[in-house]
Amino acid sequence: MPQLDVNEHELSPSMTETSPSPAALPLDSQPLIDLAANPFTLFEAWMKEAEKTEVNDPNAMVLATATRDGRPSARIVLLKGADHRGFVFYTNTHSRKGRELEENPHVALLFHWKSQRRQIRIEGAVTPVTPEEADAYFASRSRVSRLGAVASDQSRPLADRSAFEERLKQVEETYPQDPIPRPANWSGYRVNPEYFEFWQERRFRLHDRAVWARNGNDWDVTRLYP
Ligand SMILES: Cc1cc2nc3c(=O)[nH]c(=O)nc-3n(C[C@H](O)[C@H](O)[C@H](O)COP(=O)(O)O)c2cc1C
Ligand SMILES: Cc1ncc(COP(=O)(O)O)c(C=O)c1O
Repeated sequence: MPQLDVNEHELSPSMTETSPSPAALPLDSQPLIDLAANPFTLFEAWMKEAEKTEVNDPNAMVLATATRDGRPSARIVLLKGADHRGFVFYTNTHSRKGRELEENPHVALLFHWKSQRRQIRIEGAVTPVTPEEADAYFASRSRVSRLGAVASDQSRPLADRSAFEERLKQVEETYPQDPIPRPANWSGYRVNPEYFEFWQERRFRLHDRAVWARNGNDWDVTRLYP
């Protein structure tokens, strides 16, 4: 497909006035998104590039959940596994997100990599990871993170920070040595994607967007207007 050659000199002053700063302009060197790509492979490729350039947490993603009646809420979680089965994160299942997922398994994920000027949107429903997977991931976390997961009633009101610190101390005394058992309410969810949208910034907001929407065992692939 031929690329649109946007020549600044052909644009009206009103368009160039609102154009991004020069620092934001190495933008049309990117090829257009390859619609023949497999969305999981493309995700992996973009993540690898983000890992090289993000200041921290390239695996941070917005997780949007909603109540049964569709009231949304969003927060960041870390992606801890990605393959053809889906996208995995770990959390306290009694947290606000956990309670919403219990009512409504449909979620949206959003990656935004400023350094790459890219975003990826993913939508689908969650299923719990297996207890074995959750055990293995829990065991890989640092000791204090594991103690914290036991001590924290995530998203519940905390009257006083010292109450949490006291609990943490008690948990530490209960488990002076490893292993620390994974709490029954700390586990992972796998988002099985029904929809991917890859977005690449281009100059003058003439971005490139490509969608993979699941259709049975296949994907319907389309470009979107920016
Ligand atoms: C960079 C970053 C990564 C985070 N990763 C996680 C995570 O993987 N799991 C988690 O439960 N909370 C994570 N949090 C905290 C959540 O954003 C949130 O505060 C917490 O899960 C409670 O959300 P909830 O009340 O909506 O359930 C992270 C926060 C940030 C800023
Ligand atoms: C409360 C909480 N749980 C889980 C995580 C996931 O990361 P990790 O397992 O690497 O601690 C984070 C990361 O910030 C977090 O804040």
